[in-house]
Amino acid sequence: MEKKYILALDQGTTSSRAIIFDHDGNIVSTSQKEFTQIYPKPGWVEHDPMEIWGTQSGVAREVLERAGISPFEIAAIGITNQRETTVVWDKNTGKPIYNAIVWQCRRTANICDELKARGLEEYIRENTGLVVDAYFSGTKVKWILDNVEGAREKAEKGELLFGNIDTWLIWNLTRGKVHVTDYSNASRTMLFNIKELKWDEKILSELDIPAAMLPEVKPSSYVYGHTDQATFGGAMIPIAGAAGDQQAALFGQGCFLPGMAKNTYGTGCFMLMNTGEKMVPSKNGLLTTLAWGVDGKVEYALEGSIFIAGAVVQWLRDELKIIRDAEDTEYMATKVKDNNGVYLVPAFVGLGAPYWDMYARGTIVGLTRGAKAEHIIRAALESIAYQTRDVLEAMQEDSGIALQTLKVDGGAVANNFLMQFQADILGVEVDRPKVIETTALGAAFLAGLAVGFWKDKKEIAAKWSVDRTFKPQMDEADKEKLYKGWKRAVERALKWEQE
Ligand SMILES: Nc1ncnc2c1ncn2[C@@H]1O[C@H](COP(=O)(O)OP(=O)(O)O)[C@@H](O)[C@H]1O
Ligand SMILES: O=P(O)(O)OC[C@H](O)CO
Repeated sequence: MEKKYILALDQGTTSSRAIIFDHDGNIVSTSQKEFTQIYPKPGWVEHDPMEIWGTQSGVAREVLERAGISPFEIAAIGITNQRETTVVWDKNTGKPIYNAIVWQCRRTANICDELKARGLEEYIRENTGLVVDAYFSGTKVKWILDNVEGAREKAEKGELLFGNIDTWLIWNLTRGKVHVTDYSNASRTMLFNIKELKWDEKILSELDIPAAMLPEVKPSSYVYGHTDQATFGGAMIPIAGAAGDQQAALFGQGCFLPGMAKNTYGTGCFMLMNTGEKMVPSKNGLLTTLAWGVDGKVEYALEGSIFIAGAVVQWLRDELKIIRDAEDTEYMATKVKDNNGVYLVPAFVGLGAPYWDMYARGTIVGLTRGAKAEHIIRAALESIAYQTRDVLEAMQEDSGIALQTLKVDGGAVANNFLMQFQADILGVEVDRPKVIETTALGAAFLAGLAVGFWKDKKEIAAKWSVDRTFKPQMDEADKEKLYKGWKRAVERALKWEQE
């Protein structure tokens, strides 16, 4: 059968998605399923790895059936995933020994404090590009080994494996034959030396993590293995691309040259700027990270990670219950003429870039008797745009590049109010592309390149096109007044948990 399509598996924080792309990079069919978020204690977040595999393999089969496409028509599978989320499983049974500890989970804040007290911050920053924070996988692996009965002995005997979600999916797709990750995912573990491109022995020893648990690190565009015959009715499809979702989005947006940047508005919000083969250290609270390994070399990126973006909208819907659907926020926010002095800082799991405060917590300030639900909804959307400005300022400082336009993608960019407010508060044009599923598209591109479905990056870059450009319209003085209010609100949220 002619291989006409690429199947992208996009395993996100709140849902598993499967998307089929054709040769023009157009979406042919999509299937999506939300899965359970587990909050065992305040600040703790877990997922069930079996539910992740179940929903992900389920949507992969469903998308093919729905589109009437045979698995034998799929040239390759590309994987992209929520990053940092940590799974440890038994090599022999293939069963996880604990729930996946999600990137947002704060349970290892004290392990991070210990690392800082032992003076390791500088070493970690220099060699992994990361700040010491509970966000990354390293301390999560240590927590599982320290807290699950018998885990450490088993790990030392070589009976346990660690993986992020890419690794977990590839292991299951190949029925336990392949234990790998790619450079972009490895760079989020806080265990990988991004200068030497190998697992860092010093950090492994400081965290007491046996090297035998770790996956082999491969390029992001590479045939890792083939799907087991049972999963797709006998088809052995090459698994030919893998990248963390934010790096995949950078690739899908065609940001192939140094200085090109994108911002993805999903559960969190992540701005990445390509810095090419140069590792740019941050002085302003950003991360230095591996963008991908493609064409026989690795390239780097600067990243501003915002933990809560679209998730604040889910909170309005699921906890406050003041909206029914995420898309209602656009209409509700425009029912009022401004924020009426209300600011919401969604530090539900601490604050990421550029503050890096594991102990910050959410707050709403500026309430008066006239504050309505609409003001809170508006403040929630505005908080996404303010956090993006915090990160953009740091990015411009670190890179020495003043951005003229920002490419955006992710679920929340459907919100026109948010996009206009974003352009206004940044004073920069915001470009929303026709395909906003850029994460999945990036994974498809990486896989397609590895099997020759697409020739090179030039062919891919030509497929990007803009849907709408939002131009800044706000008066300069209004813009700065609003942003100043945000900075004051953030002050109130910092270090709350410790006090
Ligand atoms: N119209 C909208 N306005 C604001 N937020 C939205 C809108 N549509 C979706 N979202 C938010 O976007 C997020 C979903 O985006 P998605 O890219 O699928 O995220 P993820 O990959 O992190 O699961 C959700 O948090 C949701 O609340
Ligand atoms: O699931 P998303 O799209 O919010 O992405 C999560 C990030 O990869 C976390 O680092």
